[in-house]
Amino acid sequence: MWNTFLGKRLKGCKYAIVGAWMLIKNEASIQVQTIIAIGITIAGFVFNISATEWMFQIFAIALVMSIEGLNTTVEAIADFIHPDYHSKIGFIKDIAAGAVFFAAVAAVVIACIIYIPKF
Ligand SMILES: Nc1ncnc2c1ncn2[C@@H]1O[C@H](COP(=O)(O)OP(=O)(O)OP(=O)(O)O)[C@@H](O)[C@H]1O
Repeated sequence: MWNTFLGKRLKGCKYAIVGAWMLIKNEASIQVQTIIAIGITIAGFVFNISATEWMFQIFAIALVMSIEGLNTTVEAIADFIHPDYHSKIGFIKDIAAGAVFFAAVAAVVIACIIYIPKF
C-alpha cells in the first residue's frame, strides 16, 4: 500500500506532520509564535473579524511560522556542516533571520490594520 503513488504522498504527509511537531516541541521561537497564533485566533473570534480578515490573519500566521521553520532548518544545516565559529556561517544565519523579520513586520502591520479600527 505504501509503495503506491498515493501511499508515498501519505508517507510524505506523515513526515511533514512529524517535522511540524518537532518544530513546536523543540524550537523556542516557534513555541512563542504558536502561542501568539493561538492568542490572535482567539482575538479573531472575540472581535468577530470578517472572512477577508481571517484569510489575511491565517496567511500571516502561516507565513511567519513557515519562514521561521526554514530559518531553523538553515541554522541546523549551518551548525551541522560547520559547528565552529565562521564569519560565513554568521552571515548565513543572519540573512535567514532577516527573512523571518520581513514576514514578522508584515504580520504586525496586518494585525494593526485588522484590530486598531476595532478599538
Ligand atoms: N558558527 C557561527 N559562526 C559565526 N556566527 C555565528 C555562529 N553561530 C551563530 N552565530 C551568530 O549568532 C547569531 C545567533 O545564532 P544562533 O544559531 O544562536 O541563532 P538564534 O537566532 O539564537 O536561533 P535559535 O534561538 O533558534 O537557536 C547568528 O545570527 C550569527 O550572527
